[in-house]
Amino acid sequence: MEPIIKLKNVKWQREGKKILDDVNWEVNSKEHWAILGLNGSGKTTLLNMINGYIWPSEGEMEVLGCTFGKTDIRELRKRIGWVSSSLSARIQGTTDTQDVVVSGKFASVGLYDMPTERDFEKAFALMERIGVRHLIGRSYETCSQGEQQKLLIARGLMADPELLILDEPTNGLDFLSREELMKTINELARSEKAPTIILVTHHIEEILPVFSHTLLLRGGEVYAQGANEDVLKEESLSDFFNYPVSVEWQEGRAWLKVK
Ligand SMILES: Nc1ncnc2c1ncn2[C@@H]1O[C@H](COP(=O)(O)OP(=O)(O)OP(=O)(O)O)[C@@H](O)[C@H]1O
Repeated sequence: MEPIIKLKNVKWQREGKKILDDVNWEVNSKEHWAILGLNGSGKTTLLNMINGYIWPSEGEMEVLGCTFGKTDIRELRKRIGWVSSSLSARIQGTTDTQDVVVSGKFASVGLYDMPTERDFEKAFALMERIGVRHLIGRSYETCSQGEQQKLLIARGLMADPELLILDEPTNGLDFLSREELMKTINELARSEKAPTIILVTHHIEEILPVFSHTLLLRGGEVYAQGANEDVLKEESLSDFFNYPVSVEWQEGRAWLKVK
């Protein structure tokens, strides 16, 4: 079976600086991955590349069986759902929640196309699945940040993506809302027809067991990648952060403490 994402010796340079350097990474079907890295480590650059907004300066890249350079990127993008804070910032606050969700079908931020009744039925079903059906009829700006994130995930699922990218979805959430959102993501990831999910996070404890693999990025390079139990280790994480940390495992989740 072909990999969902495959990067071979990928480099990206700007102003003489290597932003991504020699990245080799493979995500296979039925795997959900977390990406972890400090600010400026290249996470957003990598996501922009997967979505075809930027191209490798060197190296080879394949996403959902499409080889970059031989594929229509706009068609590929329709198969990828992307939830990020920059998307949230572009949504007009007065938009009704169901319109936010339905707009995911057209990959547009506002609603410019005419959705059908079936589109709305699908949006309502997704809102139910993600636990925000009670928000139908409300405007986006009146929803809490946690609710807004869930709406964006429902929006991201509207076009039945094969790959769903969640870029720091818990940003700005209090710890209870964060746990609730993580639970929702966990259920989604475990469901039978789940897309492959890539979760970008700054918080190791957000890597729930359903995210079986982690990619550690540092300074644009892959520091480590693989199964969580191999990657999220005290010694390697202390070296990764260049700071002594201890790791405690609880119910399949690694919790980090500074030593
Ligand atoms: N278009 C560009 N031109 C020059 N430098 C860039 C460009 N895009 C990104 N960079 C630089 O590349 C590095 C990686 O940026 P990137 O946004 O990918 O990091 P990140 O891991 O997503 O960080 P954060 O956690 O803060 O979101 C940063 O030093 C950034 O300034």
